[in-house]
Amino acid sequence: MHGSPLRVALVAHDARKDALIEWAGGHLDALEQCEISATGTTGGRLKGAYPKLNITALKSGPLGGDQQIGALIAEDRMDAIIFFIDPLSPMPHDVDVKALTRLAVVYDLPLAHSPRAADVLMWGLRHG
Ligand SMILES: O=C(CO)COP(=O)(O)O
Repeated sequence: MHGSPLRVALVAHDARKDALIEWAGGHLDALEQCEISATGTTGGRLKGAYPKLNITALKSGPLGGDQQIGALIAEDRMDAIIFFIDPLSPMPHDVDVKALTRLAVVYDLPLAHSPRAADVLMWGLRHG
């Protein structure tokens, strides 16, 4: 871990929000050390469940929240993305989701789309 707090984005599609809340509950020690940015509804759920986390809730994903996180990536203000996508439903804002994940790859940020991948990501961030 480097000196300043890790900047982590937490995002989940509706069908995966419960999974993200559960996952976060298993990583509170690490997440309490992070500056978290989240899309609107995801951020509201996380704040309700874990009031001690430092969460900035942006706009809801379909209303531009994914693009706001993309902008943070482009400005080198993000260290990792945990984005539990719903792989079984079409999304009206699929292009925004794609743009966000594309930028994560462009900037070579760690990106996890599922709980076990997120476990590995957090372990890697904490242990360098
Ligand atoms: O749609 C999302 C990501 O694409 C998530 O947005 P919400 O957290 O506002 O539901």
